[in-house]
Amino acid sequence: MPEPDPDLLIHFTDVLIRRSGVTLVGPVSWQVELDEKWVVLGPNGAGKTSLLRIAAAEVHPTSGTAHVLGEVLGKAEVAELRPRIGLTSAALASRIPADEKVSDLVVSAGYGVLGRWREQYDAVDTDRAVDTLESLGAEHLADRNFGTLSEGERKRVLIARALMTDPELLLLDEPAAGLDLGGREELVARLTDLAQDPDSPATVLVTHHVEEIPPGFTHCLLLKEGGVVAQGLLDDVLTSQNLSSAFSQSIALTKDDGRYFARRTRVPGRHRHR
Ligand SMILES: Nc1ncnc2c1ncn2[C@@H]1O[C@H](COP(=O)(O)OP(=O)(O)OP(=O)(O)O)[C@@H](O)[C@H]1O
Repeated sequence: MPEPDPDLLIHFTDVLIRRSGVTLVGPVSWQVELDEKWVVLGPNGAGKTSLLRIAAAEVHPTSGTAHVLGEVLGKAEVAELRPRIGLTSAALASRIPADEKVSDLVVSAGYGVLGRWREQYDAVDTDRAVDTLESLGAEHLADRNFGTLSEGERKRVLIARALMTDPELLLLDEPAAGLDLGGREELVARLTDLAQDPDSPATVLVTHHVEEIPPGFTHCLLLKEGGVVAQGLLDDVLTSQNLSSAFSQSIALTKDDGRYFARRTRVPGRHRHR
């Protein structure tokens, strides 16, 4: 078994998940270092969420070795790892009661629970909750119930909650899913600020869309059908050729002002009026 390297927050060696005889993802070998911001990109069903769930210490690999924050999954106490990881996902969002007050939702993350469970929190915690909400442009939502927020507001509140514990690793599973153009752009702007903050944690963002990659992200892991198409520095991995391979179509990629844009190139002979 490989020795844990203290500079590697995620260190997967030939990690693979199999369910009912079917391989969902893997084998994947992947390393995330302290100051890196990764995008995990790929089509539906490529295995992105499965891989992220290992990084979140939610599932163990069927085979291979997964070190997360220097601990070997399967040996480490998962309960000790979780507070060191900030996670947002649709699964987590679905567990939040509609009448949960936003400020309680954020402050309770520091105690590893969902929702307010103490009558009193320390002033330092409530101040930090306000600060993290503010950093996501969501401080005005503190007294609202979670169920009354728009999708974009929910996403920002959930990221604030994930940051509340000052995590060493931030995992964002499709944070822009379901947002309209304005909501997406607002979120990308907030994530750009976060990525460019030298104190921000190592981050992994899962998405299907290159348009959602915030400037400042450094690396990309491109998946297809559970396997790795390419991984490494963002600009090296994000090429028309690699995207065409991952999405099984001819994709043209452009970059403008630090943002990526992708479209399918027209197949000659198609769309012609007879
Ligand atoms: N518990 C399970 N049992 C069987 N198959 C599963 C299970 N969980 C996921 N899968 C399958 O594994 C594959 C990878 O799923 P995963 O959710 O990791 O992909 P994804 O890249 O995140 O997809 P999407 O972009 O659609 O969210 C899919 O084909 C999915 O149907």
